[in-house]
Amino acid sequence: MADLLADDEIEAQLPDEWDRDGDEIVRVYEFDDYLRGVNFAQMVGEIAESQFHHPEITIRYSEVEIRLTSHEEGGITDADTEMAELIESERNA
Ligand SMILES: C[C@H](O)[C@H](O)[C@H]1CNC2=NC(N)=NC(=O)C2=N1
Repeated sequence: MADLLADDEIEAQLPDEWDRDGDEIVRVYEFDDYLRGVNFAQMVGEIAESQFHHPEITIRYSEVEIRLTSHEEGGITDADTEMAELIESERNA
């Protein structure tokens, strides 16, 4: 089990464009085309499976919201911030 991050650690490790919302970290990605958002969600799902760490993914008409928390630990851990970094890397690839 990973350790819960302290507030200052979360702030330090949170990638740009991501926000903290209680026990979750969140980012909304905007898309011009619905199916591009769907494809992005698929890519996030593949990363989640590779990391065995699964976000909440909400697909809307022109945006996709990603929410991450560590359910077993009951808050935000390195697994969440590392997953956010991986998503950012893939998004910007
Ligand atoms: C049994 C438990 O669901 C698994 O160990 C994994 C699966 N994916 C997970 N994803 C997230 N976000 N948090 C978890 O605690 C978690 N646990």
